[in-house]
Amino acid sequence: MAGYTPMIQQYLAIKEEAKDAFLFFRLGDFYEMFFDDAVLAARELEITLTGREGGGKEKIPMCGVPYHSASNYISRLIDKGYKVAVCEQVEDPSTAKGVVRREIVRVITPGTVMEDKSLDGTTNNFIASVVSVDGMLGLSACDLSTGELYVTSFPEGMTALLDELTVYEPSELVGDGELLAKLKAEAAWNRQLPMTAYGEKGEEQLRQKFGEEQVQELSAARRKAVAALVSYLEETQKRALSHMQSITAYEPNQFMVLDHYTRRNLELTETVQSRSKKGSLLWLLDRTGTAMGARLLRRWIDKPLLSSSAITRRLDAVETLHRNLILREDMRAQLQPIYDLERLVGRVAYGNANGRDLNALKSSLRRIPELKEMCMRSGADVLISLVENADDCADLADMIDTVLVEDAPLSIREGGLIRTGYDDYLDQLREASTNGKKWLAELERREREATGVKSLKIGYNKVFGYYLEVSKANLSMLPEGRYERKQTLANAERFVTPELKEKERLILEAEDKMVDVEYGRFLELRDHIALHLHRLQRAAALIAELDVYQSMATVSAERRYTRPEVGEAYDLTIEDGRHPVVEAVMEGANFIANGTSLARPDRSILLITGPNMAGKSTYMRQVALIGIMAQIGCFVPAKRAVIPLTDRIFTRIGAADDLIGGQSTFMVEMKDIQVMTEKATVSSLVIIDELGRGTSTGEGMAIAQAVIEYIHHHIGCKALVSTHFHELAHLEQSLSSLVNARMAVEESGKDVTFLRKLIPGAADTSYGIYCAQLAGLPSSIIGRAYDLLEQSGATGNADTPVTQASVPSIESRRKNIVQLSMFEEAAVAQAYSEPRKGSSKGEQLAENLRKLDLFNMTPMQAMQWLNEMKQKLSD
Ligand SMILES: Nc1ncnc2c1ncn2[C@@H]1O[C@H](COP(=O)(O)OP(=O)(O)OP(=O)(O)O)[C@@H](O)[C@H]1O
Repeated sequence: MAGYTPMIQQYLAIKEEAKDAFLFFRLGDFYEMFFDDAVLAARELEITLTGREGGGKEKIPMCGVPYHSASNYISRLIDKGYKVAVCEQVEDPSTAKGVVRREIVRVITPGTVMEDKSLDGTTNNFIASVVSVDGMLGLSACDLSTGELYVTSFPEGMTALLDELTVYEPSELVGDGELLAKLKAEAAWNRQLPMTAYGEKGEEQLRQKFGEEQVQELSAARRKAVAALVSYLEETQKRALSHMQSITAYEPNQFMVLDHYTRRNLELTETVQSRSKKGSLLWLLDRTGTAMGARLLRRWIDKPLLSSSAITRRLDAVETLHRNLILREDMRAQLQPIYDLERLVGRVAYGNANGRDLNALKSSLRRIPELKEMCMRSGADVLISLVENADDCADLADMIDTVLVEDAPLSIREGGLIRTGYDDYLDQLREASTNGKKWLAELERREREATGVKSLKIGYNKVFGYYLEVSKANLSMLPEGRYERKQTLANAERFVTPELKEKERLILEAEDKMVDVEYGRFLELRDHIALHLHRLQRAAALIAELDVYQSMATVSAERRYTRPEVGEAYDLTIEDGRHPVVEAVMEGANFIANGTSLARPDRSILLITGPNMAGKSTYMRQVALIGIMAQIGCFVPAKRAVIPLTDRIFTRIGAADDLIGGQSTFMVEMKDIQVMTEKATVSSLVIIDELGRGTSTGEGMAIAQAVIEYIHHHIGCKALVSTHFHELAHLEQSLSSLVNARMAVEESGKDVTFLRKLIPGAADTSYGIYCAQLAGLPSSIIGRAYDLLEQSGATGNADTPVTQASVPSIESRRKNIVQLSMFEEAAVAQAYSEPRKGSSKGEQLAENLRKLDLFNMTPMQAMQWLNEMKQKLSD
C-alpha cells in the first residue's frame, strides 16, 4: 500500500472487507470504483473507464456513477449475479480532519435486494442456506423483502436437497462450502447461482433475535441453517432485521413432493419452452388482486397439502366464494386497491419507507374492516373463523392519518409531510414562515408605492436569499442610500434592505426548523409502526389468504370446475377430466374430456398405447394437474373427481435433455427412474411417457417392461405409462393391476382424425409415418417408410383393434400419400439414387446422417434408417 495517497489506502483497506463485491466508494456526489472493480464495472455497465493519480507509479483505473442514479447501476449488477458493497462517508466532510471516515453501510446481493427495480411483485426473492450436521441436511430460506423465514431438515441426500431447493428457486445460496461444491456439480443445478461458503456462525445471535424458546425447538441442522442465513443477512445488511419476526419450521413430508423435473414438466409456475408464467397452471389460477395473494398462490402451488382437513378447509372457503358471485366480486373490488403490505412492512423495518409508503400502508389497512365484515356476513364458518379475531390495525392506520398529509412527497427530508394541528411547535414555525411571506408581500406593495416603480418585485434565490428587483429603466426612480446593491443582471438590479435581511433570517430559520421537526416527527411515526410489524404481517397474511381463495373461486366458476372429494382412500376417479391449461388456451375449440379410474386391486396401472399426436401426454399431465389442484384446495376441471392424497408425483414426460450437464437423454431418464424406484410409495402417482425410447428397441422395451413390473410388484402405486412399444400390451395378461388403454383414432379416406378419446384396449400402430407426412416430409420418404414397414412385417395385430372402425391396411394408408411434384421427384431422385459425382458412398452416408433429425424419430424409425443405410453401403 505504501506510496498510495491516504484516500486510496483507505479504499484498499475497505476493499479487503468486500473482496467478492464491487465496492461503490462514495466520493462527493459520485460512487467511484478503482482498480479491477473499475475495469470490470466499466465493461458490465458500459461506462467510461478513466484513470486517477493515486500516489503509485501508474494511474489507477477508475470509473464512477452519480449517487442519485446509483440504484439503476446497482440493479444492473445484481441482475447479472454480482454483489455490490456500498461505502458511504460517515462523517461530515467539512469538519473531518484528514481523509473523511468511510464505512460499508450495506452489501447488496441477488438474494438481499430490497429495491423495487430488481424485485418482481408477484414472486418471492429467496436467499437460502444449506448446511449438514451429523447426516442431516438443514435448509433455510428467507425473503428479505417480506421477512418470511422458513427452515426444514431431512436425511442427507442430493435428491431431497434439490427437491426442496427447487421450491424456493433461490437467487443466492450460502452455507457449508463442501455442500455448495457438491450442489454446483449437480446436473440439475443452475450453475450461475451466486454461492458463498458461510457456516458455523451466529447461533448465539439467533437466540437473542428469536428467543430461547423458538430456537430450542429447532434440531441442530435447522439451527445451523437459520443461524448461517440470519447472520449472513445481518452482516451484509449491517442492521438488525426486525421484520424477520419468526421462524416457520416444517417437515418436508408435510407437503406433496414434486421434484424439479416434475414441476417443470407439469408447467406449474412456468412453461418449459419459454420459461414464462403465461401458459402455466399459476397463470391460469392467478386472478389475485394483490401481490401478496399472487405470491401466496405460487407457494400453495409449489407445496400441495397432505392433510385432508387442511385441504377441506381451503375447499370450503373456495366453495363459499364459488357459490356467491356477489360476495366474490365485492371481495375482489376490496382487494384490488390494496398495496403490497408485506414489502411495505419490509421497508418500514429497513428504515427506508417514505411518506407515500406509510399512506399506502394506511389505505390498505383501511380495507380490512370491510373485508372482515364481508366474511362475517357470508355465514360460512371457514371465512368467519378466519377473520373473527383478526386485528385490522386500525390504531396504526389512524395514527398515520393523524400525522401525515394525504399527498405526502417522495422525500422525507424536505418537509410538507406532517399535518397541521399535529405538532404545536411545527404549527408555530409554519405560522412564522407564512406571516413572513405575508410581510414580504406587504413590503413589495409598500415599496412600489414609495418609489412609484410598478414592476418592482421581491424574489428569492439560494445564493442571495430574498431581494428587491428593479429593472434598469426604473433605477433612477429609486431614492438614494435606501437600498444596498446585491446583484447586477442584464436588465435589472437586485437590492436588499436591513429590514428585508432581518425578516429573511426569521423566515429561513423557521423553514429550516420546520424541515427538521417534520423529519423528526416522521421518524417517530415510522419507528412506532416498526414496533407493530408482526401485527401488520398477520394482517398481510390474512389478506393474501382471502385473495387466493377468491382467485381460485373466480377461475373455478368461470371455467366450470367442480369441488373434488379429497380423502385418504387409495382409489382415484375422475369423470370427464380436462387439462386445465390446454383447455383454456384452446378457447373456442372443443377440448375432449376423458375419465380416469385407478383403483386397487385390478387397475392401478394404465398402459396407454396409441398414435403420436393423439393426446397421451396431455391426458397424463391432466391427471397429475387435477391431483395437484385438488391438494392445493382448488376446484378441478372435471365433472366429478375423487382424489386420494398423493405424497409424491413422479413424472418422466418427453425428453429432458441435459446436454449442458453432459448427460445423455437416456442417462437422465434412467437416473430419474432410479430415483422413482427409491422414493415412490404406495401413495405416489407415477407418470411415465414413452419409457425406454432413448435406446434400442429391444433393450428399451425390456427396460420398460422391467420397470412396469417393478412398479406393479414392489411399489403398488398408481401409474400412467404411455408407450410406443405396442408389444407391451401383453402385460395385461401377466400383471393383474395393469389395464390397457389407447387414444382413439378414426380414419376416413385420406385422413386420420385424432379423436382424443381414451378407450379400452391396446393400439397397434403409432401412425408415426402419417405424422411424418403431416409434418411435410417428401412423399418419396413416406412411401419408402411404408415399404420398409411392410417388409418388417409390422402390419398390426388383428386381435387388438386400434379404432372403432378397423385398422386400415398399410396399402390404404400408402394411397394417401400426396403425389410428388415433378420438381420434388427430381430432387429426391438425385438425393437418393446415384452418388453425386466426386462424392463417395461414405461421404453421402455422412451427408444423410447430418440431415437426420434424430430427436423426432422413434427408435423403430432410427433402426429402419440404419438398416437402409447399411444396405446402401453393401449395394
Ligand atoms: N383431450 C383433448 N382435446 C382436444 N385437443 C387435445 C386433447 N388432448 C390433446 N389435444 C391436442 O393434441 C395435441 C397433441 O397432444 P399430445 O402432445 O398429448 O399427444 P401425444 O399422444 O402425447 O403425442 P406424442 O406421442 O407425439 O408425444 C396437443 O397439443 C393438444 O393441442
